[in-house]
Amino acid sequence: MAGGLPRPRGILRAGQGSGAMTPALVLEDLWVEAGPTDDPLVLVRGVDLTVGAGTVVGLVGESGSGKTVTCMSALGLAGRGVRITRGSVRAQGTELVGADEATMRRVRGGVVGTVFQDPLISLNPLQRIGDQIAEALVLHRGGRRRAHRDRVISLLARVGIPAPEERVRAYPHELSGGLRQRVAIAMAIANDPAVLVADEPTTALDVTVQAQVLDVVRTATRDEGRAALIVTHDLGLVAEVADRVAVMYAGQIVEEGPVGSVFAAPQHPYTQGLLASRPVLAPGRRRLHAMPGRPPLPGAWPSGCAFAARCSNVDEACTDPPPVHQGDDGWARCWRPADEGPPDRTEAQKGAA
Ligand SMILES: Nc1ncnc2c1ncn2[C@@H]1O[C@H](COP(=O)(O)OP(=O)(O)OP(=O)(O)O)[C@@H](O)[C@H]1O
Repeated sequence: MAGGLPRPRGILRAGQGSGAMTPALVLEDLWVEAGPTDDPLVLVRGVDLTVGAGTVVGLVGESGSGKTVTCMSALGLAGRGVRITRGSVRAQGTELVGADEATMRRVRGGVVGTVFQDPLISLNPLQRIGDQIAEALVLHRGGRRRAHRDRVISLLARVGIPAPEERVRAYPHELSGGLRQRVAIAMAIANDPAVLVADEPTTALDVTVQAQVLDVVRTATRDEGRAALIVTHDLGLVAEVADRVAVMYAGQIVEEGPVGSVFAAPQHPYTQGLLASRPVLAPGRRRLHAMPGRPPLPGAWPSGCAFAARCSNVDEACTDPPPVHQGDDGWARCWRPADEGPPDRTEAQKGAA
């Protein structure tokens, strides 16, 4: 499916935080495909997302909804054959769609730091961790590796690596998973990027270590006033570190808004289902609500609302692409958002145009 879908208004305003600065990261009407160009598989369709300066946005959704493909293609890191076919990605005002490799290298690690689920993706197993962080500094700030030694040690200390003067000489395999992820975060923030993109930064870790690394993520983002886009399945992590949340389903963002209001009063039935299926340790609560059905795969998305087949609130309007229900500081892509009754279809379609 190509072409126009209803889009939220004022995406530059949403998530911009209090300052009137350039947003750290803006994805505007982003479409991503894979496979042969004459028979493409659409993976992401019309994603609009703004990460304001100093704002932390959590990107959530079930497995396969397109969270990773969205972030990786925005940063030019998606695999071969995955391509942006439409839209714009701006990091601190620099356009990345169609940018040359030199610009992408300057932006990645300079303006945007990245943290992946598996720290071994960003770390070279054959090089001491201190040298790797120093190299990231040399690449963006010049000078020799040795000249950055003090900063390397202070970065390791900042992410809570014990005895950083000694650990600086360690190889990645000599560290535990939690310490490796701390090193990956130190490397990602080495050049003081305006925005951090973290894909499931705590998922691969033991539960106790997850909490420690979450603290490091919180320090590197909220506490240091850095913007961040954090991809996660973990709604608890979003509640802990994010200011805003974007909910993704079948290659689209279906709801976006401040964490407090989205969690308290989700507008989209999918967001309601995700929140209801969250494990909560509460007295008397024994069973989890499981959302029926599974998300449709790329290539099998219906022309109307992709969530309709699983939605308990579905009606005949939902066979058409849903309009954007615009709130004061957020939006949902739904014919029947929680705040509204059944749609006046003519009015909604006018609003979607
Ligand atoms: N190179 C590719 N070619 C074809 N399909 C792909 C490619 N990369 C990803 N996909 C498909 O795109 C969809 C979205 O994948 P993605 O990894 O972005 O999902 P996700 O929401 O991040 O899921 P998870 O939470 O499991 O990481 C999936 O159906 C995946 O199989």
